[in-house]
Amino acid sequence: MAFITLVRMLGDLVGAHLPVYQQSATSKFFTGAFALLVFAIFKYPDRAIFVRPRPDLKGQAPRGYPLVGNMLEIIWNRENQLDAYLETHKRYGPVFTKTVPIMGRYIAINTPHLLEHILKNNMDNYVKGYLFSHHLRDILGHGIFVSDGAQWRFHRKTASNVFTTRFYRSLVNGAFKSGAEELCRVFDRNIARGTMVDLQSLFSRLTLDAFGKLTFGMDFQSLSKDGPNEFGDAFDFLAVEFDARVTNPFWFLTDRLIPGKVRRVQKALEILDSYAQQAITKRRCEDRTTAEGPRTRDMLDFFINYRFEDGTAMDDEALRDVFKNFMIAGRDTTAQGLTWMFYHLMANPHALTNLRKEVAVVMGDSDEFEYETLTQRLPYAKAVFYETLRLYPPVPKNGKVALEDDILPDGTRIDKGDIVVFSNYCMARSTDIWGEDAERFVPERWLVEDSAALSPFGRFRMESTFKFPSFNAGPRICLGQTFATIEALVTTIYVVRRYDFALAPNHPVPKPKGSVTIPMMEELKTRVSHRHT
Ligand code: HEM
Repeated sequence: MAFITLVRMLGDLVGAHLPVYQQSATSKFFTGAFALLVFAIFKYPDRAIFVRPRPDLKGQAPRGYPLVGNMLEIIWNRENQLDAYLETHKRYGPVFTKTVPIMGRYIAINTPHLLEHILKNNMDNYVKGYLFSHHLRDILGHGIFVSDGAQWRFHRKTASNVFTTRFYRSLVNGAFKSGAEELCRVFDRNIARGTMVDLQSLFSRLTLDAFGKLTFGMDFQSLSKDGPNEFGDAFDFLAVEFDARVTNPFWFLTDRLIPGKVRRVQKALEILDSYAQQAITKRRCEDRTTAEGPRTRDMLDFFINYRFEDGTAMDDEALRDVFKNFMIAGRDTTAQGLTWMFYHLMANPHALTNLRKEVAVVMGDSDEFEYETLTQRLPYAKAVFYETLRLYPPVPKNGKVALEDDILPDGTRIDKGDIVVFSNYCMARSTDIWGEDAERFVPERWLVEDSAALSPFGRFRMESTFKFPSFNAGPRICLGQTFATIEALVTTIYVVRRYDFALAPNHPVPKPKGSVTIPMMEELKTRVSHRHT
């Protein structure tokens, strides 16, 4: 109302100078709107509408346009967003700013000590807030990824019950090894047929099957079945959709302009919900006792049995949110970590030779995996995985909303409502952070000499999580870091002992696709063959 009154007043003001025959209500309205537009263009010449100027950040801001700020360039570069982000970072330094209508001001901070401030020292001031709830509420509901405060603490505490050393010990020779065996059967079938495989798709199926089984008791059998994978495809579609929303502030309007788009999103959500509901309904009437005694409690058990202070339990809708949030967390991330790792092993044969050598020295011929061996005695194998996650972090960018004004340790001012973003993909390529060889794949950077170590490659030295935030850092650090690490190592060790891998002839250097995670733009077409030692 106030806006229309303002437009009318401006119309009256400008219209007073027009001849009487031009002074109809409509023409006054349009004249007023035009005057308002001209005024707004002068008021917001280089930034998004309603965003306050920041002359103090002048040298750290790529050129913005009147009213829309940097929105067009962000949408334009969506498919290539990580490299575009990197370019901006190289040109304007580790701290830069952009503005976007509706979302407001973004401030990028790609340095470890600033990240420590946001993710740990003053974390209560930096929340997921509307940045996540506005875009993702219909997809992720009130799950861990979109919650803050008490709701986040509840999810975190309940889920933490699952991730115990006992649980990991049961996985290494259980679900993870049987997943690797199933993968070998797929390789054998393709070798027999003389066909190549897409490792990206196979790893997505592998991690979906393992994660479904271990956390919600669902057996997707997506690896053993050829053909489309309804659940996985719906998931992949929504992951790209998340990202489109984060980069396009008008998604709720543009989605309605693309024929069938809203329906497609709805359909994908229905698929996810129906799988989640099946798992919940089955579990509610299931007896945990099996022929071998009580089944180990999984994540769904912990959430179903949780009682709030008033004695009530979670309803099915809340449980479906848990399912979707954990599926997002556990499936794509590890699958993409494995995909980029195998690409690097094929592109760097010396790394594969070293990995095989280490496995032979530490494990001999044994196919029995031990949790301690995987986490402590195979530093080279772990270094290959972590170096991959450094260069191609499965969550390559992230952001938080400032609840109150703040000053960062380098003196940068943050205003209430600003969105503070960081990209570990960019941090990994910063020579200030990682040295001259920052952009190269060098597993050795994670290793230190240790004469007491079993491995010929010494000992693994973990970096500060603020320098290497691939698993996030601070109190919201990834809950599945160990789970992902041992799943990746069991899979890799099991298959590289048995097979050789070669990229398809003329395979392009893979590029990341625009998504919330970091899938490859194209398939990872690979020829697999039996290894003759
Ligand atoms: C290589 C594999 C993985 C990587 C790189 C990774 C990375 C991350 C990152 C960057 C976050 C922070 C996301 C945010 O701020 O919204 C996160 C959170 C989380 N991850 Fe992972 N993740 C991986 C695998 C897993 C797996 C396998 C699980 C479950 C078994 C898992 C469970 C979670 C959960 C529950 C959170 C939310 C933590 C919280 O907000 O307190 N992740 N992960």
